[in-house]
Amino acid sequence: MAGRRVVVFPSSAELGPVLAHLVTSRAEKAIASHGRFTLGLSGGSLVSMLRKELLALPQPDCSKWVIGFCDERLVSFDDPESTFGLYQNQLFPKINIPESGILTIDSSLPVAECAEDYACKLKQVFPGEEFPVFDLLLLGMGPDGHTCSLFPGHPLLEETKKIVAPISDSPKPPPQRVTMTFPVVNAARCVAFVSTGGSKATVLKEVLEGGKASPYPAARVAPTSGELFWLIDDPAAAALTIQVERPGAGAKL
Ligand SMILES: O=C1O[C@H](COP(=O)(O)O)[C@@H](O)[C@H](O)[C@H]1O
Repeated sequence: MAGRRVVVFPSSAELGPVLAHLVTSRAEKAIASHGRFTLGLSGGSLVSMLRKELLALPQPDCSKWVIGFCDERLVSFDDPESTFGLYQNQLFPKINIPESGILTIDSSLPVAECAEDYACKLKQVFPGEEFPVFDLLLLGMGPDGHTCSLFPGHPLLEETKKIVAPISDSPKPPPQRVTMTFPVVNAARCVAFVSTGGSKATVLKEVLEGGKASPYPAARVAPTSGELFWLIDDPAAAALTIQVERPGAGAKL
């Protein structure tokens, strides 16, 4: 791992623009180095933050972006729980991401087949790679320490072969989902967690200060050779005692 950076902002108003710059700067770097930018998105609170911040920027050229989902809920795209549905309604058409560059699940399939089908789609986009290497994965963390749809104590945490796994007993609704596995998350060139709000403070302390013994899935994210950022706000950081970065206005990562 290139080293973990824990970066704290007074609120999401200061965090958001730095996140947007991280996305566009990693996009430019990836396109210059290998001709495309592969981005994995999470759902939850990240969706509205990305929409607000990316739409506030001068329009980025997204013609070489390829978007996947770190996890997705097995519901139809018009269901408010669908992560793709939310991004499609709020963001994608507004930044001209080509439809062919958005890798969606087939929500009509049973969950195990849906995961296999999604894994095949990823393999086609990352041919010859045992585990897809995304340029950037944006992750969230629930108040129980889950990330993607990898929940505390679940057998999926031990998955070492599959790149996408089905889950049909998610403790957070909806119960049926598909998720990237840790080997994919930890193969990425850059991973950025975005975690805001006081409801995350206790678990965030355990995740960031609990060491290797931490039972929380988010604590297992440690890219093999990629960068790892934790972008958090003051309420989420309230219980931390580790040294953190507190960038000034206009900071870039
Ligand atoms: O269910 C999910 O939750 C996590 C965390 O969401 P947040 O709203 O607490 O930020 C999210 O990262 C994941 O994609 C989603 O499916």
